[in-house]
Amino acid sequence: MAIIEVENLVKRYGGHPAVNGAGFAVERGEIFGILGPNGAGKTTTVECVEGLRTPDSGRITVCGLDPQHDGAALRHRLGAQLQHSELPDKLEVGEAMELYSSFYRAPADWRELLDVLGLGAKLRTRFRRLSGGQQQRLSIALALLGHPEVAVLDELTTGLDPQARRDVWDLVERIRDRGVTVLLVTHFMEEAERLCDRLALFDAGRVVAVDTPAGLVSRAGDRQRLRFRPSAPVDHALLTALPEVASVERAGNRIVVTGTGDLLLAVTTVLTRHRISLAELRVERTTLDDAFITLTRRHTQS
Ligand SMILES: Nc1ncnc2c1ncn2[C@@H]1O[C@H](COP(=O)(O)OP(=O)(O)OP(=O)(O)O)[C@@H](O)[C@H]1O
Repeated sequence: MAIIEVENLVKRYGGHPAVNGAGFAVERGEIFGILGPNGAGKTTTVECVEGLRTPDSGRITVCGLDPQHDGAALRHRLGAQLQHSELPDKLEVGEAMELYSSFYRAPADWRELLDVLGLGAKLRTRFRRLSGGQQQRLSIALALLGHPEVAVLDELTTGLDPQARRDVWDLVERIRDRGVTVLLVTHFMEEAERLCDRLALFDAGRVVAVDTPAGLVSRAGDRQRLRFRPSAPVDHALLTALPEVASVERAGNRIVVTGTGDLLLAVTTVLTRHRISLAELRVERTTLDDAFITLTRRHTQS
């Protein structure tokens, strides 16, 4: 059975629907991503899942509980990452862990948690003196204090440098390996691709696709793009006649060919036959970035 179920969720602000019929189901033990353009309704949806907002209609269950009516019970099963602004600058790391531990009946051993998160040496450091990555790790530690079954992480690595971002990703994988289901709101394609088992792609308050990162890429059409500098002028008709080729364009002294199937073999074979070689050849495949744009645009147009 799914650990989080969202069906037909609608949430309006002043008559305007921020979420307009969204639905998805998260299986126990997954890292499930919520991805979508700005204003697509991602944060509003997870705030409804956390019980922080009241939906106008629809049905949500988390660990079999209704976040609206079973809020007290849910607080012991779900851990939400705090936003930076919620922690006072002068609070020391140890004090923050002590304070938040007092909210739970049977909190985790916070010293051990800090060690695991690489913050063991920062007990007496004030929040504002921590680096961005350390602040982020502290907010994750606070989310895990109550031994949650589900951790909700929103904008996990915004503002972090590439190394700190990778460290936080490793951490999220370790959390999942301890059996915690992770619901992750993200803007970063690389993060979604690297971390998420499955993703719900949001657009304009709805879910336009739920799939693995690779599944989303293939739904968008597994296009390839070849870019090369030919050794002699190329008659475009030679290439457009190939069934693998969808389009041929010139970009300065280069040619850009898009298509499907065994595009590279088809193009090199026909050009070699005409004694044309390909220099500075680059092969690009559809990325999650492309899929994001194609799938959200397709939805907007339909
Ligand atoms: N408290 C609020 N009052 C009024 N409108 C709001 C409120 N919170 C969000 N909205 C609006 O609802 C829509 C969805 O916002 P939401 O923050 O859920 O989207 P998001 O997908 O998380 O966006 P982002 O990626 O920019 O964080 C937006 O148009 C936003 O302006």
